[in-house]
Amino acid sequence: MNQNLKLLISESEIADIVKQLAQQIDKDYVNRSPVVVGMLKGSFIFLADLIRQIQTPIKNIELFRLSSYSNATVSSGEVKMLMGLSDGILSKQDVILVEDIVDTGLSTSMALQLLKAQNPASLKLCALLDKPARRRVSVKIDYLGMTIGDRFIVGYGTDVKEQYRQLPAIYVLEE
Ligand SMILES: O=P(O)(O)OC[C@H]1O[C@H](OP(=O)(O)OP(=O)(O)O)[C@H](O)[C@@H]1O
Ligand code: HPA
Repeated sequence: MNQNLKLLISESEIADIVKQLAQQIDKDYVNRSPVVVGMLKGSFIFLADLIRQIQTPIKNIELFRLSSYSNATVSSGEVKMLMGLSDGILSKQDVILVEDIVDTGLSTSMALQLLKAQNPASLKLCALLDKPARRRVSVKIDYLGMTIGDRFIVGYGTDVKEQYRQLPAIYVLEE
């Protein structure tokens, strides 16, 4: 691939952000045991790091998969469910949805709707990155790592055409 990557958030900056998010979650979930739901694929590395920083006992970890950027750097606008959650698994639970990035907001808002339909006791959103410039639907982020500008990023689980997920830091893709 003939693409330039420019470092945006280093490994150590990511580690600091993840620790701070885990601390906020620990503070809010005293005497509660949340179910953490990761949205695949993008959040898998963030999720793995975040849960290892959370001290609060986690009741369950669930994963599901939506996709809207099949081969592009612009949202298709159509969010597809590729792997769902078991029925009722979130009922009466304190649920935290973990996202890598909220961009147009379409994926996250659909995910939140799907989770809400299971009647959780509470539902919060933790997102590593927020890109408000391209927002199409409003999304409330309860635990936010960092706001970024209108650039397409890759690394730390995020991809373009499935590439670069393995990079330990976050880069801006300059084509
Ligand atoms: O706010 P949006 O514009 O909806 O974009 C955010 C979503 O897009 C990416 O997922 P993608 O659909 O690329 O699937 P992936 O996680 O498998 O890469 C990312 O992981 C978020 O889930
Ligand atoms: O900037 C991005 N990078 C990778 N995946 C994404 N999904 C939405 N926005 C992005």
